[in-house]
Amino acid sequence: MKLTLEEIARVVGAKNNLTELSKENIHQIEFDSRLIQQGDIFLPLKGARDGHEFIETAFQKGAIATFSEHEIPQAHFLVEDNLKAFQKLAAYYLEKMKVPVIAVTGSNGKTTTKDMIAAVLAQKFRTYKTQGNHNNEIGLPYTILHMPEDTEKLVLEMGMDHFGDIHFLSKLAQPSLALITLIGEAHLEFMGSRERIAEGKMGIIAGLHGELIAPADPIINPYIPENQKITRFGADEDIYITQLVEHKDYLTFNTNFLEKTLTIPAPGKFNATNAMLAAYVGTKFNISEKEIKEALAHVELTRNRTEWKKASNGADILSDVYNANPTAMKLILETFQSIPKNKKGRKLAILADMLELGETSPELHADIATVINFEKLDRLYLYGPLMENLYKKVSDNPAVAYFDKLESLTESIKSDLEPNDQLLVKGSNGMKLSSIIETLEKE
Ligand SMILES: N#Cc1c(NC(=O)c2cc(S(=O)(=O)N3CCOCC3)c(Cl)cc2Cl)sc2c1CCN(Cc1ccc(O)cc1)C2
Repeated sequence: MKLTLEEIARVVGAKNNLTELSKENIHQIEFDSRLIQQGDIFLPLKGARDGHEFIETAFQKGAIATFSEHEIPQAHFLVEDNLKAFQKLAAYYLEKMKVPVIAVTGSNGKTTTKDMIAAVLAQKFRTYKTQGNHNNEIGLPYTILHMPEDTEKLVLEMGMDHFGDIHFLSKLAQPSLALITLIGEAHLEFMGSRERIAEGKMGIIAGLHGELIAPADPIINPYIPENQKITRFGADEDIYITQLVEHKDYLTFNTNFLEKTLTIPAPGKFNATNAMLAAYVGTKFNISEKEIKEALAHVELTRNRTEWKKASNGADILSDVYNANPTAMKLILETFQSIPKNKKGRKLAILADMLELGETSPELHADIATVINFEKLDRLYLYGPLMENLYKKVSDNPAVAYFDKLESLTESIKSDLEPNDQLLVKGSNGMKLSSIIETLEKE
């Protein structure tokens, strides 16, 4: 990436006197030490463990410097707060590279809409987009700092874990165009009320330099500034869908702003709306109807997003198949436990092995015990040889069961899950948990 050690030290205000700093460009900045390559900078973050514990490992893997909040023998940028320094560097880099940002937020569909917008823009521009669920205060700056040097358009997804997150991310990214896909159901976002969710998502205008594209939903109206350029979507609004025809695994639709019929390789009216938004963004960047149609017809959709799904018996399933690392597992478990239960419903969680965590893996699995709250969680299903380390710490609780086979786990959850329950499913892709979700979703 186009950043030198000397430049980084200056931008983040490193407090130590870094004498001989090379003016060579660094390779990348990583917070997961497993990803460190020769020439990288390590960013220790306070996740499930304090990242400072892994500085030595990072240098063994080729890191040439690290951020650090205290003096250490290795080459380091001494700063008050590693994450704040990282975020400041990302904002600087975005400004330096002068890459226009399209920002997307919303309760559902933001990942699909981000993917579709990127596919449309890629017809004309070198486009980079948020990978996986890197949409928060760590993931968004990570995305900015990982964009290829020749990027011409950057499509950033903005997630809201807590009220105010979107405002912060928008100030950091300074988008030239912003979209809100929809304002969801309060209880599944645990934001108190739909008004609160709307106010939080409207934080996206904090750093916005151009147009906002938002749903017709009047709940956002109190948060629209007088002079804000805004396009509303929905029936009889500024932009809308006409002639939607759903087929088994694709659909066609028209819009009030394009002549051609569009096709996307996925059913669901919500996907048509997401595609319409992407088509509209395409017209804002003078991409032809033909190119928009072509891009949407072959868009690759990110499967298995971290979103709520429904079991065939009506239970809510939160499947988070991203980032199988100790921090992500702790974060999603804390979030899941803090969401109010459905009326007359219970909270169940399936936690499976996190793979490739190195020699500290047994302790990292046992560590998850620190965030399990059996006053909130009614059932805990542990699956995989590494999760046996956690099982040994919590097995005296009758709510816990351990499984070493996917089949017996699937049978057990299938017979236990009740219509008003909420189920969390988290673990490495290699544990094939998606097969459990498919089983539960099947009629
Ligand atoms: N704690 C912790 C660890 C990791 N945490 C993270 O990568 C991490 C992930 C997340 S996240 O939740 O996955 N995420 C990041 C991107 O945006 C969306 C949210 C966050 Cl928010 C913060 C951190 Cl610090 S990665 C990792 C550990 C601890 C063990 N590490 C491997 C290792 C094992 C043994 C060694 O000797 C050295 C390294 C890998």
